[in-house]
Amino acid sequence: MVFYQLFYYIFENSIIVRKLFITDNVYSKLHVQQNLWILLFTTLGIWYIKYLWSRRKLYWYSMNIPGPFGLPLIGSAVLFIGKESKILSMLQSIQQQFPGIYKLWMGPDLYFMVSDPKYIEIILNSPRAIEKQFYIYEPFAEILGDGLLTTNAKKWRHHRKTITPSFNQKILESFVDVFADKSKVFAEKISKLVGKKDVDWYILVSRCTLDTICETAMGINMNVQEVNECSLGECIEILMELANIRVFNVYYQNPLAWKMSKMKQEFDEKNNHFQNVISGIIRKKKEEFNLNQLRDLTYNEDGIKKKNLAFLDLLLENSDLTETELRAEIKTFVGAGTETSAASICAVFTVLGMFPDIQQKLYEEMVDILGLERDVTASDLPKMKYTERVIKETLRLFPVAPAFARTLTGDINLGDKILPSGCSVAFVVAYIHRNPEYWPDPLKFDPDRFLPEEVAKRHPCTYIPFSYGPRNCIGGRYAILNIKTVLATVIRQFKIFSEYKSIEEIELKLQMLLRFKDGYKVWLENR
Ligand code: HEM
Repeated sequence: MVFYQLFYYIFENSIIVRKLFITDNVYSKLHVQQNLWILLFTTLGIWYIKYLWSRRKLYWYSMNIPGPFGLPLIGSAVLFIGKESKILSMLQSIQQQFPGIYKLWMGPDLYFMVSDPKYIEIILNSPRAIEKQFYIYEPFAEILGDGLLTTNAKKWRHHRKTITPSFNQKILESFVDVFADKSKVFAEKISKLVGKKDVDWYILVSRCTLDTICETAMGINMNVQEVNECSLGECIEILMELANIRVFNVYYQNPLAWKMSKMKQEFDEKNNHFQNVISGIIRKKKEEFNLNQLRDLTYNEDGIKKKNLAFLDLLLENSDLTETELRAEIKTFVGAGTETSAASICAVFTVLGMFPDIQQKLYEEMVDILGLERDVTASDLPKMKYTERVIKETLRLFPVAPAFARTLTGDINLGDKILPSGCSVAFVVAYIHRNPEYWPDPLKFDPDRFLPEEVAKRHPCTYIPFSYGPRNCIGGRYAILNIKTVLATVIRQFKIFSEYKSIEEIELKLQMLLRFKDGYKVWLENR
């Protein structure tokens, strides 16, 4: 209100000057110019004061929370410019200076970087911390659509409620046959690579996880492990890589620079292909569903299930999602499930290769449960206790989703401080999982940290590979079952080796997914 009154006052003044201009030409011309400048600066000044005032809570509440040096306007972004490849180590060293929580101004955006588990629990359980951080997730939203991972809080609540029943234990167990079939194809593929050291494990494993997720999400056997040219797999890899560039490269964060780059063309091309593949499958499934063929296929005349239902079938049957919403959710499962599971499996292979005694123990557990030949079934998986501890310890040291962020839609009271509405809160999982305060000798690979009695001693938020609270990973249990099945199939046929000798040696690259900077350095021998 004040702003408009002032603006009106200045405008009125300039009319007076215009009147002067009619009476005394030269004198008035000067005055008109002067007044226009005053008008401009006053307007800008008022706009700026109004802007600062609207953000007063951000400044006020952040005053008591420490943080690194920042320049006016760009804030602490100056610390990261040109050091994109060292973001993780930079964040770790800042976190060591300011344990628990610190603030980071990135241009006009205020971030709180949180590592204290008691704060993490309060924040991630809060309904005010459901909204995602726009700048980080936007490039991924362009690929995955408005699905669970990227959508706004309002839509998310409805979708999560609708989709959660499709991830119940019974349904996940019904997928184990698919996990086992795809793992056998994978084992067959890698049997030709015994002894070879220059293998791109990530590509091979991600083809296996893509095959698995396509069949469990859409009920389609894409057979991507068998075809030499996997356009869908390549497409997803390139899209994720380009999205990472947009998030982490300061230059391409500028939408104009991105739009003018060649990468944008490639992005659009691959994105169209991804959309078309998924749309085609959904349309076909929907037609089948409308013709009631799906029920005929999946149930016999007594109504007994003949074939496992995929997530898409379940959503078609039980949800009110539109075709666009279904497409977004299926793309989200494929996008969020393929590379995360693949990177985790590659990391487990590496640690098994590095620690032969741990590999031997895991192998013995598998042979005890399954013998040497038998296929894995759903009832075998809960018995794999040691294997589960190995997977958990791997995800502690190599959390494939190494950081995530939320934007607060209301103030959150942490007890001794308040985080104001409008700020962003980020969690650098890779650091939290290596904090010596909660993880003694943090770089020691020790699966027994996950024995039930050890877990009971720790705060639950010292370990958050799948995030925490209502907006955690919906596919966490799916991922663990899948990884166990792959391990059961591979480890009984092959011995795994790695050139890495210690965890310290493994340099990490922080992107949306955590990568090993120099690859996995794994090779196999027959048992
Ligand atoms: C080891 C494998 C996996 C890891 C470490 C992992 C980790 C995570 C993390 C940390 C989040 C939260 C991200 C955020 O808040 O921004 C997340 C969200 C999500 N994940 Fe996973 N994930 C894995 C596998 C999967 C799989 C296999 C699926 C699908 C079958 C999946 C589907 C999703 C979805 C849909 C979300 C968004 C959930 C929501 O916002 O409600 N994830 N995941």
